[in-house]
Amino acid sequence: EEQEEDTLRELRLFLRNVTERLSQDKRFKAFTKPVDIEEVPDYIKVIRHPMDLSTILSKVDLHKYVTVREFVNDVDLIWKNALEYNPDSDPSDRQIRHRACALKDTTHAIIRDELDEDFNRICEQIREAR
Ligand SMILES: O=C(C1CCC1)N1C[C@@H]2C[C@H]3C[C@@H](O)[C@@H](O)[C@]2(C1)O3
Repeated sequence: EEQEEDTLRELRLFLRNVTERLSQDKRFKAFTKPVDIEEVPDYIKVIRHPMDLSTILSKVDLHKYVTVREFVNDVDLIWKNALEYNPDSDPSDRQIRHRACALKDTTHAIIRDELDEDFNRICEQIREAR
């Protein structure tokens, strides 16, 4: 009903704000766009579910998220893919993994600090009812 659409509109505003803050953070520049398959042809063979912050922002606008949990699952794909594809000891892989861990910790801290528990429960109940 209308109250549900009001809730989902507020969810989208929150998710856009979090996504934009992450995208503006210089540490996370490598996570802002899809990995270039021309530049890295074997990437899609290794990483079955690519994800990036621009794709997440598009999914917000396509109403793909009804809960913060679904959004966080996509952010988790970003950093888990980065850890998996860049496992080596060389400095460039280590820098990517450090930034991947920062993306994980920053996202979870924002959610912990800024997501209201009651609002989250209402979103989860909308998802269960659909
Ligand atoms: O995993 C990633 C991104 C970093 C976080 C997402 N890439 C795979 C390639 C390996 C490494 C060096 C470049 O070849 C560059 O193309 C990539 C992009 O970084």
